[in-house]
Amino acid sequence: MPEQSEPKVPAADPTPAPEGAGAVEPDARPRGRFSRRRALGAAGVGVAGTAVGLAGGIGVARASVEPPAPAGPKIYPFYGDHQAGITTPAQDRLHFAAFDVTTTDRAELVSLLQDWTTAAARMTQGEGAGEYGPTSGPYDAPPDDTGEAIGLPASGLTLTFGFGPSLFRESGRDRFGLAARQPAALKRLPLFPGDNLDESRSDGDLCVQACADDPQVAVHAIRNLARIAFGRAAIRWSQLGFGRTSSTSTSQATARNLFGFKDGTMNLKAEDPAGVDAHVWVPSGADPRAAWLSGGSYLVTRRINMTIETWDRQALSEQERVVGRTKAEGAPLSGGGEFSQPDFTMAGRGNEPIIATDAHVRLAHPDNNHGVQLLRRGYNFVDGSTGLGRLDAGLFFMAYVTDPRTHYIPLQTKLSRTDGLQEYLQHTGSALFAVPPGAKSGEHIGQALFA
Ligand SMILES: C=CC1=C(C)c2cc3[nH]c(cc4nc(cc5[nH]c(cc1n2)c(C)c5CCC(=O)O)C(CCC(=O)O)=C4C)c(C)c3C=C
Ligand SMILES: [Fe+2]
Repeated sequence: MPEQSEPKVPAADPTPAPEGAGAVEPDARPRGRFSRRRALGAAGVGVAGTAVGLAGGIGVARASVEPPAPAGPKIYPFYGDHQAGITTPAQDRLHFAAFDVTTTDRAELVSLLQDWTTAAARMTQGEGAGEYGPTSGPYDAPPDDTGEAIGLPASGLTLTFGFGPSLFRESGRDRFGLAARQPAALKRLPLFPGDNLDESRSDGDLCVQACADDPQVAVHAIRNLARIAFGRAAIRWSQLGFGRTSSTSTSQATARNLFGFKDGTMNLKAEDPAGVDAHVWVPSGADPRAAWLSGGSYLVTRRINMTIETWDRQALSEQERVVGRTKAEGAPLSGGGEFSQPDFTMAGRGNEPIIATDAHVRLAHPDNNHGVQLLRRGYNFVDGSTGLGRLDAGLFFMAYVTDPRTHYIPLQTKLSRTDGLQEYLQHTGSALFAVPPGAKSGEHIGQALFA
């Protein structure tokens, strides 16, 4: 069955009614359970109603643009053949976190994955991270949910988990008895020409991608998973993102990156299952050491700083030349509309190719890369500004691929050497993760790896 991408309307809240305090000691009394869904029973309708109203209000000005996704009660199933958050229509917000595993005990690592699975299954359905919720449970213990999502709907939250190469082997050491099951393709990404990587923004043993239409919901999810991990894993680095730079469904309008260009036009889309099968999922039998990964994928993350101030001083003609598309519509410079195929043979003034030989879309197009396609799922980021008054901003590039050795590494090698866009970019973070298939109810994420 393909990954479930159809959102569903929340079911009636099955949480039992609040328990009475009775004669229990004040410090130990189980307090009334607080359910995010129940809070929404009254408030959720209002939230959704407001969002629709807002979208309608600005509809005239944004006539040709998809209105912002309402942060309504959109819920994606957590369990399934593939993890949610890959072909799921890209939500508007991201909080991505990479973790270092701090325990040396394999059983504790497994228990962490069990606990994360339980909490993720709850939070993606609009429930609190734990069974009591933020304002219930023993009064003398920390709450099992941090509380900042009280009253907020699920907002299309998806949580997608991955394993980095260092989980399997670190400095040659088999940390958790997993080395024999490390996929051959799961190695640290090589250093590409022009990379200026910050180690403290790169790699990691585990990763969690939280995507939602409300930033507070995404941040709440990562915060609670980090809290649950205490003593077993700790955040190594994390990245916030906004304004998805890729559409992953034909139902979505193409968003813009911080260079002001439509980004994601030619992305792989969920409505192309043959393309997704060929380029995203790891087929069974792909790697005899890593049967546990079939139905999963590989996730490449690259924090790419964009020199916004330099870009903003370039003529429109130069900006379009470097990308190979028009800024207004996102159409190839060879003509047609946004979704027209570029004609790389068409000559322009002085018999020069109309789409320059170093234009980004020429170099990245599948026809010029042995048919290779990526499922891009990146986000814009602005992490404040530098001491020189420049924006610390760019694109947090994420791509899901069937094999990084055939799908990302050769393409990035080529782009880093010849892409005209490269002059305006600096890659500052890099990581690769193996993303296991989805869990079935009763299983934990990555269970087959530990079987
Ligand atoms: C290694 C892969 C890629 C990196 C890194 C990358 C960075 C990057 N891209 C843009 C802006 C655009 N990219 C566009 C298309 C496009 N980009 C890649 C790959 C990488 N981009 C591919 C495979 C494609 C599709 C090519 C095609 O099939 O024609 C576009 C055009 C619109 C679109 O199709 O998405 C833009 C614009 C930036 C700003 C950037 C780094 C910050
Ligand atoms: Fe690109």
